[in-house]
Amino acid sequence: INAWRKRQSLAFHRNPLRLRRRMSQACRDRLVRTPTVIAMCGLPARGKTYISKKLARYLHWIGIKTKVFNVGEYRRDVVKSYADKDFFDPDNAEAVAVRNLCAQNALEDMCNYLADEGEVAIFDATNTTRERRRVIYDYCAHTFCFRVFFVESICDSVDIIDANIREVKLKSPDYKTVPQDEAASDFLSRIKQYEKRYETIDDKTENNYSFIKIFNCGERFLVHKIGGHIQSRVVYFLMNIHVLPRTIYLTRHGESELNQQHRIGGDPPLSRNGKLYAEALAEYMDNENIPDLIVWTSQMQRTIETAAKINAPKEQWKALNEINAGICEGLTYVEIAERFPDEFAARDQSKFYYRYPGGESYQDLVARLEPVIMELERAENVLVVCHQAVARCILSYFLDTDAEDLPYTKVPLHTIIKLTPMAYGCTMECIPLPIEAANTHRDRPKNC
Ligand SMILES: O=c1[nH]cnc2c1c(-c1ccc(Br)cc1)cn2-c1ccccc1
Ligand SMILES: O=P(O)(O)OC[C@H]1O[C@](O)(CO)[C@@H](O)[C@@H]1O
Repeated sequence: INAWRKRQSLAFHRNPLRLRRRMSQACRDRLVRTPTVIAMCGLPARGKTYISKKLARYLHWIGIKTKVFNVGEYRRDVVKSYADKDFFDPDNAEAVAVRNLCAQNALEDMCNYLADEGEVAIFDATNTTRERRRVIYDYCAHTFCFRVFFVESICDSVDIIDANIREVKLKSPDYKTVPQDEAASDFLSRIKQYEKRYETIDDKTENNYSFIKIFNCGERFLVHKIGGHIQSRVVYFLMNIHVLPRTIYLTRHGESELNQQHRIGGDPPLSRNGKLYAEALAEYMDNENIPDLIVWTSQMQRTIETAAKINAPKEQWKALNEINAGICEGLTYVEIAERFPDEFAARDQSKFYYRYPGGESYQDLVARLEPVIMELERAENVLVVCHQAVARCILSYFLDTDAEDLPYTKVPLHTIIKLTPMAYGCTMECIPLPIEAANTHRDRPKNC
């Protein structure tokens, strides 16, 4: 980075006018982690918004400030009521002007976000012409010196496009007062309007760009000139997701003997009630009759014991072990407050970032759980039997919870959480089983 800084300062002094014009204030101030613009490309109903939202949720979860800018939402702000597909006719000069204005507004808001605080911005638009992509590249890379990474989704599977239109497009505000079949045909003709002018990213004439072309929901990829750490994480993530319908079950272990004593940590066995929960859980999962279910546990005996009776293959993950409370392991919260009052107060001040002496923070937990989340994205039907802090982190990935609120999420014992990925997010159903258990939840104190 020092060599880069030296080169920048040399170039700056050698030809201040040229560089000064190019290197906006944002760039000068942010010499370390250059912000990245991820610009989506592709015809309507190719999953651009799906990718944008999912990618933003993943980057936000690993701690990267990310925001999606959807041009369709800007257009709906300007054009209050959507007329019909003619609005997207490339020969409709007035509509073209409105659409370009909306795209420009979104582009400016996006670059201001990155200039102020953001690390990654996702530009969710069709960007289906070479000219449009050049405008984006010149504005973001030359004026703001941000990295630009194009993500094009190419899909000619009628079934998937049809599923996309049914699941998300017909629910869009554009069609809220239109009968479904009329909306579907209007949308299909909207796609045809775009097809007239569609220019796929051309790795000959646009070979200076960094981009990834995704074919048919990730069946095939073409990756070109990855630039930087963020882009390689994005490519890795996109190569691990899928749209196959499946269910993820999440539960804590049954009540343990230390839970009964309100003590944290340790590697205790299940209490009598905890054993009853293990049996009830096995029965519940049998009744769910899930094809090819696999069960993941931590390497602590309370989760292994909880899963033992379930009729499915088991896998143990050290990464699923409970947060390490360091010097506070085995204590009650009352004892911690008595013996380590400063530590206890500090934890409540910033529970996500606070690290126990000799132990971990929630931020450490998210980092050690990233491979579990990546494997969960690849997997199909999984039951994860884990712990209170671990479950909060996993749940926050699916529900896009902020770091501030994550450590206070309620995840009671003896409760099965059923997560079903839907169009742009996932639904959550909580099923408490009727077996007594200690309450291990500590609310955020009033004054924090
Ligand atoms: O390539 C598509 N073409 C049409 N639709 C699509 C996709 C993808 C998609 C794209 C890339 C990757 Br890596 C994974 C999935 C998701 N979807 C989608 C389907 C239904 C509802 C919402 C989104
Ligand atoms: O972050 P919190 O609210 O202290 O919860 C995490 C604690 O929950 C437990 O899993 C059960 O009390 C402990 O082992 C762990 O330290």
